[in-house]
Amino acid sequence: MKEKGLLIVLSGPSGVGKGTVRKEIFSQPDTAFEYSISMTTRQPREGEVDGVDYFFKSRKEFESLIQQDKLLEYAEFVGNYYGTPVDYVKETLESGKDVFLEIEVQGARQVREKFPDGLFIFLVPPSLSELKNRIVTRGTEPEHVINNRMTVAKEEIEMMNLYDYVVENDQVELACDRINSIVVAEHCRRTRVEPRYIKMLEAE
Ligand SMILES: Nc1nc2c(ncn2[C@@H]2O[C@H](COP(=O)(O)OP(=O)(O)O)[C@@H](O)[C@H]2O)c(=O)[nH]1
Ligand SMILES: Nc1ncnc2c1ncn2[C@@H]1O[C@H](COP(=O)(O)OP(=O)(O)O)[C@@H](O)[C@H]1O
Repeated sequence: MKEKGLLIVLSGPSGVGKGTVRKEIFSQPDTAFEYSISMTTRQPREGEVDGVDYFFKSRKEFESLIQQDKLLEYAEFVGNYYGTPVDYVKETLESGKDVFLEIEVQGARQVREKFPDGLFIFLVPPSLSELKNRIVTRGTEPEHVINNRMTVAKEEIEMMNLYDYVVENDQVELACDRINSIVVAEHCRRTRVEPRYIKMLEAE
């Protein structure tokens, strides 16, 4: 019987670099896990594409998905809903592939209840001032939203002990290497063969 995939959850305060690190990991040819695209009621930022960055929904549509039990978890974060489509995650894990979620802490807690075997990683900034600097430099949010996100960030960082691993994002490449190493180690710990190795065997 095929082994189920590993559910990998990455959280961290707004502006720490989750999206940057995730995009870098998924641009590496060796990456064998699948990214679960979230649903959100937030307005798309410039350059964001529906179905690529998020599935952008109205509040009414999102609430209907909640009613229909279509979300593995969901949370309200600084005035908008965010949630993970349940079918995609379950089907992909069943097919033996690892799934990568990038979600905030309230959602991660719900996932932990449903998937206690998941791998939970928390990304931290080198300092709070550097966090603020990154979110300001990104330039995607007005000042009052940045201030709200900074308040939430402090609360989120206090939750990092609920995670299996805390990874510092000082440099993007180093943070990616750390995350990849943790995933490989987790596969070895569970005495599961790394997806990279299976791919190689299948290719021969
Ligand atoms: N609970 C939950 N949080 C999510 C989901 N998708 C994204 N988030 C989190 O929602 C927060 C806000 O996301 P976003 O508005 O894109 O801002 P950014 O992470 O600062 O770029 C971040 O912490 C995301 O990781 C999801 O499906 N569920
Ligand atoms: N290691 C890093 N060093 C310096 N800047 C970074 C680093 N990682 C990300 N950034 C920058 O910080 C800002 C926030 O990153 P982003 O990936 O959008 O964060 P998040 O998804 O956690 O909100 C972006 O402008 C990004 O280019």
